[in-house]
Amino acid sequence: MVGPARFATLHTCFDLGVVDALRKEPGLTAAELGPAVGVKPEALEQLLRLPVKEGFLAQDPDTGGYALGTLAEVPDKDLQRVLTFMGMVKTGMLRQLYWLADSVRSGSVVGLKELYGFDGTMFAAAAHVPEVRDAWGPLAQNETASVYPWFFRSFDVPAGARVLDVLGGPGLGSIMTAQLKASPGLRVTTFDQPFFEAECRRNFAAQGVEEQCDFVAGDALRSLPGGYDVLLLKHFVDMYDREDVLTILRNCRQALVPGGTIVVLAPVYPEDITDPADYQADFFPAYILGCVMGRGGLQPVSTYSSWLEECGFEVTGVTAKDPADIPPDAIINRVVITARRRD
Ligand SMILES: C[S@@+](CC[C@H](N)C(=O)[O-])C[C@H]1O[C@@H](n2cnc3c(N)ncnc32)[C@H](O)[C@@H]1O
Repeated sequence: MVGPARFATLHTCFDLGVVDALRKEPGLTAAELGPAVGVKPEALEQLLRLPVKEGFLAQDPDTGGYALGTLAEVPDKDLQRVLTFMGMVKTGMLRQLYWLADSVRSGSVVGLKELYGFDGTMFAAAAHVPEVRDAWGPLAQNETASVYPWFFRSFDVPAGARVLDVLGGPGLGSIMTAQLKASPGLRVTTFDQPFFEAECRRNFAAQGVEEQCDFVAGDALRSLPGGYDVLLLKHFVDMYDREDVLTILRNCRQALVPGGTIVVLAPVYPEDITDPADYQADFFPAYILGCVMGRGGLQPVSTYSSWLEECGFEVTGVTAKDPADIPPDAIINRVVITARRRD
């Protein structure tokens, strides 16, 4: 019950500039800090009860002055990462979730319609609505920076292979494949909707990989181009319901040469959903149904594996991130599943 109230209070302390002000000048009382951040001292005292209770801030019992508590120990890059996530939660989740029941009923993101008049997914909204793009873009960049290096270490691409990045958006997956898996004759294709083509080709040229990379437009639910050795499916199998995932996986099988490899990067539920240390069920149902897609959702590895088997693949590996490389604030738990096309 107290989650949203705690979130709003703590985020507001950052929003108002209280944390920055105390970092610059520790020991300020509410009477001094209030005018510095443009807030009535009495209201500020109320807001600061929670961060003092939690130890994020410390209050001197004699002077009443405030200083950073445990927040002083958080490295700036960790704090910025957490604040980026909190910014997305504030802008991209809290208000949309008012319509969660309507979104679940209708299978569409009703919050995006109500707030922005936008009929579509959050990914499409990010291309058209600046507020959505500004909230989600930096988060996506942070996530990509932390995930892609690990992802690309998790599988091999044979020399001279043909690689298809399925639903590859503006081309980053193809660019990184060309750069990190370089070999003579390697060719990488981004497959996505036609409106990504111009941006994608611009990105290839800017990174100097336009010779190795190409773009093909289409609808993955209908068919994919064929003749590939490796297919990358990054961050989207959780965006579809079962039947659509199976359709895409069958299309993927057709797109691969016999013995070819499919590499799936996805967040997953733990096999034991009651695991108290895992937060996927706390976050993703509301996020995906109410804020991003209005449909779809995560599955455990065992379900993705059985779907792959059902669609003509043999699962060859499942890689999880080393726990030592996962920051304590991380919610999302991803795996890489590799599978071979059975002939
Ligand atoms: C979640 S993003 C994919 C993320 C991307 N693979 C990555 O690693 O960052 C969804 C992408 O899927 C594309 N998309 C959604 N449905 C599609 C379909 N039926 N056919 C082709 N592309 C589709 C969207 O245009 C968007 O670029």
